[in-house]
Amino acid sequence: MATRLGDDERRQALEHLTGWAMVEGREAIQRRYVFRDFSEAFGFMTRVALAAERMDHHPEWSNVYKTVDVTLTTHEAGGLTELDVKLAQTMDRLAGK
Ligand SMILES: C[C@H](O)[C@H](O)[C@H]1CNC2=NC(N)=NC(=O)C2=N1
Repeated sequence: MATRLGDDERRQALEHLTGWAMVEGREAIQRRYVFRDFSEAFGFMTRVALAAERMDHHPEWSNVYKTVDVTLTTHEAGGLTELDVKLAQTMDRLAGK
């Protein structure tokens, strides 16, 4: 199982993840992606779903039209781990952002 990041590791990881922020009152990170239209948003979600399944690490997310809201945390660890950082980086790459 992945181990929780320490305070310094978490701070450092966040510095490199532009667009991502800590969730209030919860050890999790969040980001909103806004695409051109629904098709772009859902295409992104489909690509992320395949990557997430390969990683065995899954986002909490919702979609309204062209907006995708994402929260990442590691449930088993009760906080943020390297897996959340990796998935965030993968999502940014797949979003082209
Ligand atoms: C059994 C399976 O490996 C676990 O339930 C995995 C699946 N995906 C997961 N995703 C996330 N975000 N956190 C987890 O702890 C987690 N655990």
